[in-house]
Amino acid sequence: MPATPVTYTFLGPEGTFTEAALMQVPDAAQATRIPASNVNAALDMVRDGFADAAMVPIENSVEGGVTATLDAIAGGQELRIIREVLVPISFVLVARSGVELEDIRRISTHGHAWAQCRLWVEANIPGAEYVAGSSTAAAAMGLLGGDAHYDAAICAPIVAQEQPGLSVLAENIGDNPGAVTRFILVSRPGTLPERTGADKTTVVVPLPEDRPGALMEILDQFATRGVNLSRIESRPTGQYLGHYFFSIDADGHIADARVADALAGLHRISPATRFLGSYGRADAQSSSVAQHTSDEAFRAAHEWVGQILQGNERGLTMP
Ligand SMILES: O=C(O)C(=O)Cc1ccccc1
Repeated sequence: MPATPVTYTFLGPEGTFTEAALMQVPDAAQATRIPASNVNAALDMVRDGFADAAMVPIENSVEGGVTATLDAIAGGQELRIIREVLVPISFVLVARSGVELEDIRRISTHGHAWAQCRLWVEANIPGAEYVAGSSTAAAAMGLLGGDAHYDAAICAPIVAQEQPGLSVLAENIGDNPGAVTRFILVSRPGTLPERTGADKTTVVVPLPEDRPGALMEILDQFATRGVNLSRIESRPTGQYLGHYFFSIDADGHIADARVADALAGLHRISPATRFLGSYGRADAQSSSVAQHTSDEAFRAAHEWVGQILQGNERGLTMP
């Protein structure tokens, strides 16, 4: 990615939570921003060179991983995560002006928004049917088209504020008031973001087949090097039943010796392991590092082995 990206794309249209995440990126307000209709379209714009970076949702504190994103970055032309952004989420229920709560039978929104408002809907609009939407804002804007096959949408408060044709029927309808969604900024492979000391590394590890204990071996690469994991999810590769990959977030940067060593171990176990990036943590919280897994401990250990091998070359070993 160029030092100053000129074009960003994001899961649109305007008014999505993903756009709110993009606006947290310092230069986004001045840059060209192109809404994409789904996560795959956004990532393909980056792969094909039509955008320098894409903002997409990856994980929610209530609903877990955004599978569309996990799957899209695990395969295809390689991409790199260069930044993460956290956005606190609050939902409103909107309808065309004049529509009342008791008129509502069908509600559209993004799948993750629906999952986070399910209890509120059950309690307040029992029996309401869900109509899948590509995003919260797309669902809300669809109400204004006239031919919507649903009566209301769940979206961010900003959408209703900017659309006079929509009225808010209920606010703060999320079942978990503290819900936070994590978004990632994805670019083509290039220079890695610098180590900050509070970093995260994301990898995709296909599970080797017919190898008892393979998952244990994968986890062991991190455990023995004192690398903490903050997310691990299994996803089917889609090739055939029972074939899975693991999507993993680990604390630290590939420039940290313990992380580099763990990744090298993963590559030995599963050579198709994909490195998806090392980038600064949004909360800037660094994790503690035990002395024996510090960069200095790795350097000293390599030097020790090196000295033994050098001595051997000079014929200094015992017969
Ligand atoms: O649809 C949106 O507005 C998005 O940005 C995706 C999403 C949906 C629900 C919670 C967080 C992100």
